[in-house]
Amino acid sequence: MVENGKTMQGILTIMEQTITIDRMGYGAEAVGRLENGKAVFVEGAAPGDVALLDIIEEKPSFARARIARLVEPSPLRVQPSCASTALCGGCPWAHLSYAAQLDAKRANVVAALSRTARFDKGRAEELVRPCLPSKRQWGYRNKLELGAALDERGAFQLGFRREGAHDVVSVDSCPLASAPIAKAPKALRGALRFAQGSQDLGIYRVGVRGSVRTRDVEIALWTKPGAFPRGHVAKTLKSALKATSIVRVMADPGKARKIKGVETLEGKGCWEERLGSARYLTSAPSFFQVNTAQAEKLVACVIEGLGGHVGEDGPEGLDGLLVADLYAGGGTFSVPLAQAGAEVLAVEAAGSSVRDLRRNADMNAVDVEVIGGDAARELPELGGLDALVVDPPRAGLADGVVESIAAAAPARAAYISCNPATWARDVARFENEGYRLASVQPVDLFPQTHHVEVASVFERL
Ligand SMILES: C[S@@+](CC[C@H](N)C(=O)[O-])C[C@H]1O[C@@H](n2cnc3c(N)ncnc32)[C@H](O)[C@@H]1O
Repeated sequence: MVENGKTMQGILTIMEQTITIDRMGYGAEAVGRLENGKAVFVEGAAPGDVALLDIIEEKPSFARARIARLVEPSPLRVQPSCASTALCGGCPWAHLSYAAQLDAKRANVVAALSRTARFDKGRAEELVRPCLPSKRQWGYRNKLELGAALDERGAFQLGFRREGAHDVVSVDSCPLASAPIAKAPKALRGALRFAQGSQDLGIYRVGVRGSVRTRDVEIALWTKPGAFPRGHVAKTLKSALKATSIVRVMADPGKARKIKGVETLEGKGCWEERLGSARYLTSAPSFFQVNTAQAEKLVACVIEGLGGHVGEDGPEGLDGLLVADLYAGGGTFSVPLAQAGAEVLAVEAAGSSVRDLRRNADMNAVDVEVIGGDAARELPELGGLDALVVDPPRAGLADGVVESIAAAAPARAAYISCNPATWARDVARFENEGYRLASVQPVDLFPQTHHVEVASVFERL
C-alpha cells in the first residue's frame, strides 16, 4: 500500500487498495466499497472487476479512484468499438456488454424509486419493466454537438468537449452518430479551417443533425454575434456532408446564452425527421430527441399509457380526450396525440420550439393549441384535464407543478424523464397528491452511456 505517493502515471495517489466492483453508479462511473466501508467511484470499471485502485480523492462520505491494475477483469467487459472512448468521454459505458448496460439502467431506476421516492423494494422491482433496448447500439445518434476552439498556436480545433472541461478533443469521427453525420468532425474541421483562413469567425460550437429517414443533414454554426462572411462560409461548407441546410445561430458562449438571431446560410433553414407517420421540422436551437427509432417507442409508451394504441395506420383511440402536453418541444408527443383524436393543449417555453410546434401541427394537418410560456405558470390556467403528458428537462418539475396537476385532476398522467433522480423525487410528490404510479418503462435512447429515459404513467386514485 502506498500513502500519498505518485504512481508511474503521475496520478496523485492517497493510497492503493484492491477491491471488487459492485455495480454501475448513476453517472459514468462504477461503484465499489473500500475496506473502511466508504463508497468509491471508479471511472472505466465494471461490476465484478477485481482491481487495484489508486484512490485519488477521499471525502468524509465517499472516495474517487482510478484503476491502477485490473487484477481480474469482469466477465461483463467487452472491447469498446471506439478507440477514442477514453479521450472524449462520450461513451463511458462502452466497456460493458449491452445486456449489462440494460440491466444496470433498470437497476438504477429501481434504486431511484426505493431511495428517493421511498418505495418498498418489492414494489419498485415489480413496477419497473426491463429496459427497452435500442436496435442500434452504435450509429444511433441523429445529432452531434461539437466544440470549436483555437488552440494555443491559433489553429482551429473541432471535436468533443469532455463534460466539465474546456479543451476540445479532436476526434475524426463518432461511432455513436448515424451514417450521414458520423464523419462530421473531420469533414467540418477541414472545411471550417479553410473557410476561416487567418481570421477568427467566432465559431465556438457546431451542431450537426442527420436523418437516415429523410436524408436531411443540417450544419448549425454557433457564433458570437457580429460581422460574418455568410456567402463565403456557405460556399465553402456547401458540399461538406451533403448538407441540406446550413444555419448560423448568433449567441454569446456560456450557459446563459441568449439567442440573438438565426440566419440561413444555405438550403432549407431547418431539419426534417419522421417518427411513425408524423413529420417534424426542427430549427437549430430547438430540442429534438437524438435517437429517432427509440423516440418512436417513447411516443408509443405515451399513447398507450393514456389508453390509446399505435396501429398500422398510426396512433388512435384517444378521441375527444382533453390532453395537456407540457414541455412539448416541437411536438414529439403533441402531434401523435392529436393524430390519435385527442384535443391537445401544448405548453412550451422556448420560442424556436413554439414556432416549430405550430408549423409541425400544420404540416401534419392536426389541431394543437400551442401556448408559449412557462409550464408552471400556464398549467393553472388550463382548467380541468382528462389526461396529461410532462417531459421536463433534467431538473424535473418545478415546485408546485405536481400540485397544479392534481388541481387539474387528469385521470392519467404520462411522465417522461431523462433523469431518474428528479423523476423519483416527483414520483413521491405525485403519490402525495392522490396519484398512484402504475407503470414504469425504462427506454434506452443512449447506448454506451449511463443515460436512460423513463416513461411512466400515473393513475388518479
Ligand atoms: C426534454 S425536452 C422535451 C421536448 C418534447 N417533449 C420532446 O420529446 O421532444 C424539454 C422541453 O421543455 C422545454 N422547457 C424547458 N423549461 C420549460 C418550462 N419552464 N416551461 C415549458 N417548457 C420548458 C424545453 O425548451 C424543451 O423543449
